[in-house]
Amino acid sequence: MQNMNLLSEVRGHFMTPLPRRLGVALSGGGDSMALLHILMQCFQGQDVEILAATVDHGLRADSAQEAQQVSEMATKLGVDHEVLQWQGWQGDGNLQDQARQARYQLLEAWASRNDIPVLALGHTADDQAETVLMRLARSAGVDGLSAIPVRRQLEKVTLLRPLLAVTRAQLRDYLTALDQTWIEDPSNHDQRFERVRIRQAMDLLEPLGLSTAALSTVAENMATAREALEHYSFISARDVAQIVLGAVVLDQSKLGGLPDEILHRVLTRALQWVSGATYPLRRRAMGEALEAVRSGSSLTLGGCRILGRTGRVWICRELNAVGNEAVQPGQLWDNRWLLSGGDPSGIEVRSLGKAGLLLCPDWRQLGCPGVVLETTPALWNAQELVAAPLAAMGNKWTAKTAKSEEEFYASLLSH
Ligand SMILES: Nc1ncnc2c1ncn2[C@@H]1O[C@H](COP(=O)(O)OP(=O)(O)OP(=O)(O)O)[C@@H](O)[C@H]1O
Repeated sequence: MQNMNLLSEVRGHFMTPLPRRLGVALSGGGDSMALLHILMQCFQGQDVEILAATVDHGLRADSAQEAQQVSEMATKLGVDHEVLQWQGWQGDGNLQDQARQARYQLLEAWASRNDIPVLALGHTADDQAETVLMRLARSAGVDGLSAIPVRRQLEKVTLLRPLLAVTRAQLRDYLTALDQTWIEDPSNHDQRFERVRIRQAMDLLEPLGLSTAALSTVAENMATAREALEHYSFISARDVAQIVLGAVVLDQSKLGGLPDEILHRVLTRALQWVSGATYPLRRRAMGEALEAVRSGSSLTLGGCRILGRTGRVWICRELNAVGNEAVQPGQLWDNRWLLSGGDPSGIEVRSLGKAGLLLCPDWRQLGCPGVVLETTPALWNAQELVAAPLAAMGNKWTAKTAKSEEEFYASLLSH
């Protein structure tokens, strides 16, 4: 790709009006250094201030010195730069994964602190192709194979990857022509990492037609297919699902016409909406969930219960998952319920439970299974039940979920 093409490829990812401030996640490696130079060239003389930040994970002896070096390179180019320190490693769990999550959190917080609406990252076509292969190795579906998205909307910041169609080699050539240097990360050659082994395997795959370009195109095709599936899942969810007393309720008579892939998506988001889990359940667990819903049987998984009842499938919280949760009124219970209205003195919010339900005389009039109501929040003064707003015993108290029904439907679309 000629320099001009490289610039127009990157420039094409920016819509008007241009952001007044643009952040660059600068690791100091060839990809993000090239990204910084290209963006500076693209927006030269325009009202776009470019700022950069580097996360120092503090995991290698020379990481602080390296971050300092990156800072100097940016400052030399006249770019305002900040080093963000990560100190959260506890010594257990998956280091790579935690470091990545922390990196994104630190960069997002930096961007929002500095009123930066768009944060550019230096992922390349090679990253994309490697990700597709790694996902293939995990038997991924459409979502997994759509790999790295060009754009992702976070709460206040848009993540943008304008180099996703550009190869690493093109960027190295570009920097070399400018006589600019970058820092080689030694872990790029560390055989312990799957990505490094996959990168090396690309040399064998390329002659078979499994090229970077072909694998990137697969990701693009899958992203298009994913969008279509999300669209129809959203429409289907509106038709077959509703929120009742904090549970997701599916109309069984309408499920027969839904393809597995669509029902799978609706069910995945329903379980996440009820449990508050960030990540969806694994495919195998979801397979069991799908079977339970189709057959109208019951199942406990992921902190939720799936209950088949005549004509309806209820997806509610599992009592064991909330049995020990106790908060003050005004605080979120189970990360999603807010109770208010009555006198809070001496009151604690806990689950209604089996014993509590027996003290609610009118719950049967609600047409909701007792098992669902047992998992809802109630107001207790020591062992005395004061109110159970979701089980027809309000006593001036009301309960509402922090996330609306609309947010459940919207969760079927990626942003
Ligand atoms: N330490 C860092 N500080 C700032 N930005 C970074 C850092 N590491 C990576 N990045 C940004 O992320 C881009 C991709 O780098 P890399 O592939 O190592 O990241 P990754 O987090 O593993 O990617 P992902 O998890 O999104 O696939 C870099 O080009 C750069 O923009």
